[in-house]
Amino acid sequence: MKILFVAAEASPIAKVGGMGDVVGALPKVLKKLGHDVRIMLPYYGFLSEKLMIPSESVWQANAMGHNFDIFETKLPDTDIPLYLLGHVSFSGFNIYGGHDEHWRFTFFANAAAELAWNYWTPDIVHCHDWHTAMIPVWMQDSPDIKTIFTIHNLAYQGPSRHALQHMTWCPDHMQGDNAMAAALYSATFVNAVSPSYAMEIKTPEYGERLDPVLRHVEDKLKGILNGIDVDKYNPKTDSFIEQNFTAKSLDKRLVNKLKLQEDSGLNVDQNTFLVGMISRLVEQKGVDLLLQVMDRFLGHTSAQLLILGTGDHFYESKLAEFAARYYGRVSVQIVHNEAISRRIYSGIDAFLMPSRFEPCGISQLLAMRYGAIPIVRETGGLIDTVTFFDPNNECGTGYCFRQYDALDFYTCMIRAYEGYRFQDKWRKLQARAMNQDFSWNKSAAEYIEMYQDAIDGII
Ligand SMILES: Nc1ncnc2c1ncn2[C@@H]1O[C@H](COP(=O)(O)OP(=O)(O)O[C@H]2O[C@H](CO)[C@@H](O)[C@H](O)[C@H]2O)[C@@H](O)[C@H]1O
Repeated sequence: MKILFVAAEASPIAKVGGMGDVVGALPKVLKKLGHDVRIMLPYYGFLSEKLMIPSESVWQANAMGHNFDIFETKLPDTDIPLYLLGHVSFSGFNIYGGHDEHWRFTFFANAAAELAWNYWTPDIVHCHDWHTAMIPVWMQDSPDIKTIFTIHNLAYQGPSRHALQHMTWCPDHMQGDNAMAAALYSATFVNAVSPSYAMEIKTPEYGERLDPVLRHVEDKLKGILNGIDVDKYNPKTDSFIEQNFTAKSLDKRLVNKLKLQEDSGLNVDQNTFLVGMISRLVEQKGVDLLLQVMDRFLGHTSAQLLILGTGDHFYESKLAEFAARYYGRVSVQIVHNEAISRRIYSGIDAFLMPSRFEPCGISQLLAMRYGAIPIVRETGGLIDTVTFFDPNNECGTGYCFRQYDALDFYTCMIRAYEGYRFQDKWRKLQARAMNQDFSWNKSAAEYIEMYQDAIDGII
């Protein structure tokens, strides 16, 4: 099969969050299985520092009245062709934001459609989030090209229909009030990144006002769980971390904890329960719940908290205040840094993810892979990936709470804090979490089946 991935992010060259992980990992697995997979991204201003990109473009065309260039290179350490859309609107150093964001990505989607029609024609265009949402609308006029629209973040829906009509060409058959809604109607298949979230988004509570549309298209709506790149994220071989280890040599992991405490300005103490969070600091991730319980948790325990994230200024500054107040016990790093994130996963005891909603979540998978026990709210993909730890029957992989409520979260954190005192059981819990299979193998097979059904017209 010929598959074109179109997205705003792809790890390791352009990543803000989990969508980058998916677009950087899934194509590699599909390629190994024999498919011709290619990726298209905008040519961001920062990419020339991260990649070898030929100065000559391979193709030029026009979309929305603007000329653009296509540069071709490879996704690092792979054989996967990477097409970069060269246009001045993407020459900045940020992936998202800016006054022209809607225009910029609508232009990107338009250019991707031109590429699929006139330069490299795939069987499937696999579109990710609102930035690519108009592609399925336009591809309805090309019955030989099928489209998959993957929802990573339903909250951001792109430009309204009215704005789209001013910016670009909206065919008469276009349905929906904005770009995301239009993609849900037009794509051959739509998928959410976990089975539980695929169910939840059909309800008003989680549907971000698109639940009526999602119920309308439910026959073609699937839930396919994200995986992680288990070669890249492997505590046995990861060169970013201080000490490599496996589920069988968990003793060695302590070196990472002590080094992490030292590097983060925390009191160095192997017995202290060290809890971490690595996240975009936005409402989705439950940062407000954390802010509500921090004083109580730090007051009633001897635990330490380590937070790595960027996002809303309000959350950043509130967390920084805590770091100043609890010097030596709370460390907050407001940066986006892959190397630091891996050192944190490999050294913390437990990982916080009290999300308000969670389409799948990659972070809790990485945490488990590196032996950090997840403390999660039972929502979306967190339900599908973290199982309730039962110390009596020695099963389960993490600590879970259901209600989006500070007291429930606090109680769950205390349960983990108490659980940590029983080191034998904790070690077994860590080994169980590390031994879960979070590779892409199973989910890649599900994607291939969906692509094939799209081609065969089976819904
Ligand atoms: N400051 C920082 N420095 C370094 N790394 C950082 C970082 N902040 C976050 N990260 C990394 O970014 C990724 C976050 O991925 P998640 O899937 O957990 O959430 P996100 O909401 O971004 O993704 C959305 O898309 C994905 C993919 O489908 C869904 O899993 C998820 O539920 C959905 O919300 C992880 O790899 C994490 O380590």
